[in-house]
Order: sequence, then C-alpha cells, then structure tokens
Amino acid sequence: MAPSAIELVAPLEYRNGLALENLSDDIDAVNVLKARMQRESGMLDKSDFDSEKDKSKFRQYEDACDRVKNFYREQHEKQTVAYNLKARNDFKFKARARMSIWQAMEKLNTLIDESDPDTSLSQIEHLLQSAEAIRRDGKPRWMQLTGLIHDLGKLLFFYGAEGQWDVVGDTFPVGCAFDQRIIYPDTFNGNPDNDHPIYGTKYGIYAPACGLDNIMLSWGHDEYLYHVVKDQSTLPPEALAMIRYHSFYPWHNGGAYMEFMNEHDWKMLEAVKAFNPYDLYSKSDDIPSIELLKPYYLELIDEFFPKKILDW
Ligand SMILES: O[C@H]1[C@H](O)[C@@H](O)[C@H](O)[C@@H](O)[C@H]1O
Ligand SMILES: [Fe+2]
Ligand SMILES: [Fe+2]
Repeated sequence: MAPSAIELVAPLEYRNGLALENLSDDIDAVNVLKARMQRESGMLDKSDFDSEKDKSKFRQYEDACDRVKNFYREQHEKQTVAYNLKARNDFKFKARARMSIWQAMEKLNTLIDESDPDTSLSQIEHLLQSAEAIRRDGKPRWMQLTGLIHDLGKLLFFYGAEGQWDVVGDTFPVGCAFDQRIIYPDTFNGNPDNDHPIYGTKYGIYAPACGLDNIMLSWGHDEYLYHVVKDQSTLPPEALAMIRYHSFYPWHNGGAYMEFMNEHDWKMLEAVKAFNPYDLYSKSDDIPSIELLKPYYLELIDEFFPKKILDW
C-alpha cells in the first residue's frame, strides 16, 4: 500500500504514532509537519504531497473540529454590546506597546488561531502567503502590503484580550439582531443581547443606511488594526476597508446587513471582495521563506509607514 502524506513527511517519532494521536485532524498534522520539514531542510519548493485544496474545501464549519466549534460558541455568547463598549474604551485609554511592523509579525509567530479550520501555520507565514499571492497576481504595492499586515491585529491577544474569542474569528454587528448567515447562528441563543428588546431587533440601535462606519462590529483583530493603521500609515481607503472588514464574512460573503450600507460602503465592498481570495485560498500555498522575503517587504513597509516604530 502506498504511504500516506503523513508517513512520507513525518519524522520517526510521528511515524511511530507517538505524537500523532494528539493532533486533532489530518490537515493540522500535514500543515504542522510540512512547516517543520521545510523549515528544517531549507526546502521551499512544491513538494510531492502538496495539499492544493479545491476551493469548496475551505470554511467547512459543519465538519470542523471541536476546537473551532468551541471557539465560536464562546465568542457568540460573549460578544455583547456591553463588552464591545468596554473593549473600545480600553483600546482608547490603555497604552500597549511600541514596535515596528516586522517586530509585530515576529511576535505573532507564536499564536495559532483557534478559529481557523483551514490552517495551523503561524501567523507570519499566513501573512507572507497572502502578500505573495497578491504580488504574484501583479496587484498594486499598497494591496501587497495590506496582505502582509491584515492580521497583525491579532497582537491584541498579548495586550489585554480575554482569550482568543475577542481577537480572532469572523465578525458581526452587535446592537442589532444576529443574522442567520453568521456561522453557527444557534450559538447566539446563549448571548444575553439575543432577546434584548432593542438589540434583538432588525435595526437595533442603528438606522437603515447609516453606514458601516457607524455600526459596532464585534471587537477583534480587524477593528483594532484598522485604528492603528488609519492614523499611522498612508494606505488608501480601500486598504483600510480590507483590514477592517476582512472577517465580516456574513456581509462580504453572505450578503447580510446590506440595509446598513451607504454609498461609500458599496465601493469598499468591492475592495474587500477582491482581497478575500488572497486571504483565504493562499492558506494552501507553499510555506514562504521569511528570511528570503524580508528585504522586499521591509522596503514596502517603509513606503507606506512614515514612522518606523508604531504605537500599537
Ligand atoms: O478563522 C479566521 C481567522 O481568524 C481570520 O484571521 C479571520 O479574518 C477570519 O474571518 C476567520 O474566519
Ligand atoms: Fe483575519
Ligand atoms: Fe488572514
């Protein structure tokens, strides 16, 4: 019988089954081993077990492992209006850290995103995969840089987050009814806002066509990074929208909450949709070489961030 992908790439301890029983599913196992093998051997070419996945295999939440399901249950129960007001207040008044973009990317290297059924690579690798996919397609430099930084808001995890539930995962508005197009919609039954007399209604605390800028999206890496980048870079509005709304899948992918959009949002929706495939599908690309790519991206960062050291 032909050896499986795991057997082909696994170091001896894995082949003997010692560590494999701890790994929840095949995709985790293959990604972790692939990353490790490539890092150790300096081999960065397409390998013969390459797991190029077909597009319908991404974001399969019904088949996801318990880690992902538990993550969303907790997030959907805890993202309330009250929590979101507190998070924004903390963001405004608490000092966090000062560092460069590249330092931020390196710091994120230890975070494995519990909400993500499609990758278990470290965040720096995901950022480089996204940026490289955008660059390969000949897209503008500001968009390449947006790919490179779009998830840096996950740094929040190290600065006062209550867990991963207020950092990663898809986003959705709070203060109005939770839409059925959000993944695992039933888990909102445990959210105290769900049957609130105002927050539980279609428009809630908002008015039709008020603009997404006036909607409070569940607090996490998108909203946080948007505020950091808006004030400290020269990136265009499209880049800011890509950052702020890239996790708002019920909107850009599901077509929910359109009633709140204004004219500007319709333009931004196009940008966010153009960005999405590079974020999502690059997760099955080869693992990029951080050291080889560093000089190119350091120059790109300098182009749009006038200050080397940012306030996070
Ligand atoms: O699990 C992922 C991950 O956390 C991404 O960074 C986020 O942008 C996505 O919306 C989410 O589904
Ligand atoms: Fe993200
Ligand atoms: Fe991402």
